Amino acid sequence: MEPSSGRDPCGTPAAAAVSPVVVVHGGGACHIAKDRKEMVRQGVLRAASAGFCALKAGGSAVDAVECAVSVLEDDPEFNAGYGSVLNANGDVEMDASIMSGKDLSSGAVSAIRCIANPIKLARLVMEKTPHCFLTDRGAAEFATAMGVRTVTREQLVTEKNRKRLEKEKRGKEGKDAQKLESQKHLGTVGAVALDSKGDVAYATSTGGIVNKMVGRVGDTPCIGCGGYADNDIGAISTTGHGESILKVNLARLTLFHVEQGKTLEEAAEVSLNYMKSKVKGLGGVILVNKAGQWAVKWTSESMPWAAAQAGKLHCGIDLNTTTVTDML
Ligand SMILES: NC(=O)C[C@H](N)C(=O)O
Repeated sequence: MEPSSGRDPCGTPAAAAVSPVVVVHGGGACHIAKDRKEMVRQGVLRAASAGFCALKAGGSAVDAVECAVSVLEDDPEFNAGYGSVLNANGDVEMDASIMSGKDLSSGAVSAIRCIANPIKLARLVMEKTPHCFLTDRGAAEFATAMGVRTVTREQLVTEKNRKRLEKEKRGKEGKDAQKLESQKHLGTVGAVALDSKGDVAYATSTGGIVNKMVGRVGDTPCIGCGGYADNDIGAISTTGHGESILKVNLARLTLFHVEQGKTLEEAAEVSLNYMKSKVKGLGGVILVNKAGQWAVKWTSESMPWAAAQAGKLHCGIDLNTTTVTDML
């Protein structure tokens, strides 16, 4: 019963009581090879479960999204943290952002190197500085001052991503150039959550796009593009072609449609279609609101996602592949 445009269901609790929920995505992507599918599926399920455990342990929505995204950053299957794709120089440069819907406090970092969990640094920017966004050297100095765990460059540069970069560089001149263009936007990760107090939050983290220029900043760390959270409307995390997402402010645009009375799913559909028709950009979104409703939607070929709510784990990758299992 899934419509053709790439969506999956909304959880709609009958009672007015808050039903805490965590929804995660593992990035809008082109076709995911069969041998990777199960690992990707397990990855998003693990992240949604970890985020939900954080809520059950009394954590806030911010704790839950940070926890879920950290799990995905640690998983080399996804383009964030340890699985980050490489820039044109063969280095990893990462972007991340986080936001609390309670008071709109936000933290973001870009062009981050040698840190395994950029989302933790983004949270520190939110909570320990008077600013919203630190980049490059300043962000690195702040990380050191905060005692954030660093890793070597080699630990983040995986063989798989080295090959991916080589292929991309070769393909640029070849006939596969167009196909490879759509394959660049892999696996960014994100989470949205609602906690028992009725607060919402989002977190998004990425290695960006393969063969990007050194210093390229995408949508992910930009509040309103890579995500947004406002208790009065909801929380959203986005994925897809960063330049397109930036041009249409995809996260805030989607929430604007919610403010105007659309359901989460309608709003997601309208804004993703707008991005597609206006700038030919593909992507995906996950959303949650304070009523505990949630939605996932994408215009890319696939988008691994999982949601944890009321003892159930929902999960999907492609259209018509949703599974629902009991949470252990
Ligand atoms: N896969 C992605 O979502 C890529 C990310 N939005 C970027 O362009 O940096």
